[in-house]
Amino acid sequence: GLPEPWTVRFSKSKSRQYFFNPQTKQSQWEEPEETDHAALKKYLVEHPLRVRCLHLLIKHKDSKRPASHRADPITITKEEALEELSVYQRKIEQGEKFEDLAKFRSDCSSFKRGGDLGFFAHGDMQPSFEKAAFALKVGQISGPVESASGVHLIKRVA
Ligand SMILES: N=C(N)NCCC[C@H](NC(=O)[C@@H]1CCC/C1=C\[C@H](COP(=O)(O)O)NC(=O)[C@@H](N)Cc1ccccc1)C(N)=O
Repeated sequence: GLPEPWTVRFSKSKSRQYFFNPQTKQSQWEEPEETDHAALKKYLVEHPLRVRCLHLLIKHKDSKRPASHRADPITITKEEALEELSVYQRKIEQGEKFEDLAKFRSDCSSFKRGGDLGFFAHGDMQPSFEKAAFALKVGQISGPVESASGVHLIKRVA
């Protein structure tokens, strides 16, 4: 939808999209001339600039920071963490609320908000997490996603 070589990016400071021309290094708020508005809108649905997700993190003994707000020390193996995550995956498929399960079990500080990470853009999260999150449609839940933090279930909410 954009005339070459323009690209669309997200400004975190202004919390809005802007247009950048990598050749001229020019950036601007308004769409460049000859932008096909409808095509750009469609493109942005398929390639969101930021997404909002909930996640449920289960850490294991090889996690980069094997500690969390949860009392018991983290001694389970990655295989055991994946096994436990599949139990939560089944509970979600059986209709239990993602937020409730994240509050109960997640090893991430976002557990307080039902696993809500808020909006994030490309580059904010670890690559494996970002890849999985941006591949989800709104409302969709991922399979098990591994990162240096542990193993995650991700639900895209916006
Ligand atoms: N909104 C952002 N930009 N926040 C920075 C995210 C940093 C990013 N984090 C991750 O990629 C993983 C995936 C999701 C959570 C997460 C890891 C850890 C748990 O793992 P650990 O670091 O103990 O190994 N939780 C966090 O970071 C939390 N502050 C996420 C969060 C919590 C409450 C509100 C917003 C975000 C990274 N580059 O490490």
